Amino acid sequence: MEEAILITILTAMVGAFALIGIVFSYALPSPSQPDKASAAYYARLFLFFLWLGFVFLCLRALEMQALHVAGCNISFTLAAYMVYFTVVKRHGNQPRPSHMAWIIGHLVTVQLLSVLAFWLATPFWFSDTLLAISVFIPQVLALRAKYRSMDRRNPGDRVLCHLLWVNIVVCMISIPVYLLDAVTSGAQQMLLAMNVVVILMLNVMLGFAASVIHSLVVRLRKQIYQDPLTKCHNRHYLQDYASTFVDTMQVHREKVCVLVTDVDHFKSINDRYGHLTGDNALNHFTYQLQQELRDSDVLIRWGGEEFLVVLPGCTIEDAAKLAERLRQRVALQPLVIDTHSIALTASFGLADVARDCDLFAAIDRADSALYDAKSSGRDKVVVFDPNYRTDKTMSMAFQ
Ligand SMILES: Nc1nc2c(ncn2[C@@H]2O[C@H](COP(=O)(O)OP(=O)(O)OP(=O)(O)O)[C@@H](O)[C@H]2O)c(=O)[nH]1
Repeated sequence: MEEAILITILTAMVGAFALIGIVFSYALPSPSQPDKASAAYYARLFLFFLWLGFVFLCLRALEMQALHVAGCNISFTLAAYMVYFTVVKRHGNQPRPSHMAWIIGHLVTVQLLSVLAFWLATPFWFSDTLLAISVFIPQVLALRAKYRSMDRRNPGDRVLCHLLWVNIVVCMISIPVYLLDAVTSGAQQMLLAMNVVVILMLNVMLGFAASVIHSLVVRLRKQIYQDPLTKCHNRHYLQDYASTFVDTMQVHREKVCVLVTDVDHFKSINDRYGHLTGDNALNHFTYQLQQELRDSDVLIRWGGEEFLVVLPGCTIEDAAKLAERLRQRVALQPLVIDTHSIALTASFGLADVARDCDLFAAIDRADSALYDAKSSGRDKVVVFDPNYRTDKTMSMAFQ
């Protein structure tokens, strides 16, 4: 009678834990790709089957052997396979058909052997060993799938991987405890089983959450700092990263230049060919810039059809040569759409981050040099000259 009460309390506690995990999984952000999104569904099934396996396990202490045998091994094995499916789906993959055939064969074999063991009245160690082998296989498969698809730079993925290892170790430690009869009373066995089940649930759910949340943070960070049209950086990137980076360059007395560029008469492209072609022209323009820039140069969409390039480790003379190459490249590479060839030109304003001005002041200077390039005919590079400059008209025309 006392054991029946204990079992009721423990199954209710494990059930509540599984339920919390299931509710928690609904709060996790769902990936847009349906295959990836279905990973959460398998994680929930894992919690359910683990709880079910625990209920069947407890029935052993109540001398309900037939039910215990019928459900215990198959539920735990199914739970372990749900971890495998969670990992596979998390990466947007499909289990191979050959794997599915193997999984079904495995489940049928486990069930047949369990029933056979009950029928032949084999001792408990036989079904416990069967359970150990049975849950070990899917967990190793899950770990293998994880190692194959994981992004090793993603800490969330690494956490999930480590926690899958912890699960294997916990199973490998706990099963010999049963086999060696280290815990003898039914109550001890149930408490041990509860601890193991709760650790497994926690590990999988925490690992899964870490992986999902980290992917989301990476996606958000990309969206925050990336211009959706041209895929180059946006103003947020400049404010949060580039300015600190330039400060560090200045501390190390490295030269930094800024180049502001703007497509000439862009409004007329929009008006003549439509906004979509205007968008294509912007992509074409950034592509041409990127072809000439180094990996260390930072290309930022400053707004509309205006772009900013931060050029670290570059003297004003080298930056002026680069700007001239960019200007020529843009002018020589028209945008071709169907049979139309749309000629593009751009104007460039250049300034260096000097001792007396920080990055934003330099951008201001480059911007006013750009204004000069525009007002003096466009398709030009103008370098801001701090020695002579008193107003906008005194910028030095590079050409
Ligand atoms: N297609 C498209 N157009 C944009 C985008 N952002 C800004 N524009 C357009 O860019 C045009 C900019 O026009 P203006 O500021 O007059 O400049 P402009 O015609 O290039 O003239 P100048 O700069 O003086 O040579 C406006 O018509 C904006 O609507 C965009 O993302 N896509």
